[in-house]
Amino acid sequence: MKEIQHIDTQRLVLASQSPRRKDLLEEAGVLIDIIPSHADEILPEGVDPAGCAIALGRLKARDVAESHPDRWVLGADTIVVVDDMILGKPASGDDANRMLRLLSGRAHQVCTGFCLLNASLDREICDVVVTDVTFKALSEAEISWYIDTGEPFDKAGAYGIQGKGASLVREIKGSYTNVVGLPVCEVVEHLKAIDLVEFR
Ligand SMILES: Cc1cn([C@H]2C[C@H](O)[C@@H](COP(=O)(O)OP(=O)(O)OP(=O)(O)O)O2)c(=O)[nH]c1=O
Repeated sequence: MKEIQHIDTQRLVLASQSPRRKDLLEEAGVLIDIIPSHADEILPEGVDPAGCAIALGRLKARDVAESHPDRWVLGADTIVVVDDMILGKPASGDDANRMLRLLSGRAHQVCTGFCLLNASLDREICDVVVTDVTFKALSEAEISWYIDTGEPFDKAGAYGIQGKGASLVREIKGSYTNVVGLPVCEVVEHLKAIDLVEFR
């Protein structure tokens, strides 16, 4: 059977508590150890949204690399951008309602910034992928129903395209896995470039 082979006997360290990132990498055949970052996610000032997503991904990777300097560490951050406004995770039901109203009936961008780093090799590779997502127009009843599912609360922009949130999405242009939390194609390309995995 054709599969991804790990050249290095070391597994990749995923600096994330996100079950989505774990599943996406494991489904792609990438072997990982999970060591979540506890760094405070503070948005840098004067940086565009794509740069913010990279900066937060780098922050998480660096935080975990401090205690695992000999490993390749992957940190990532997903944000939703509408009208140059960055939407992270909603703080409350009202906040989720505000975000979903903002997204209703129009297009927005989902940016996932990620950073692969190995401290002892002094190597750091950062990248960002942007996906355009268009929501259908949402009624107040649909927004309330969706908030009541509980899905919005641990997700940027207050929705999950991989769950019941799929029924809110009219169109997507670009990487689907990027919206779910990690652009698998681009991440695996970088893993190949650093000789951590290859296709055989
Ligand atoms: C837009 C969107 C986001 N998300 C999720 C992906 C991320 O887990 C989350 C954004 O929060 P992040 O801060 O990127 O990640 P996290 O806090 O879940 O995990 P960690 O910081 O430990 O890596 O939103 C979806 O699951 N589906 C979607 O459609």
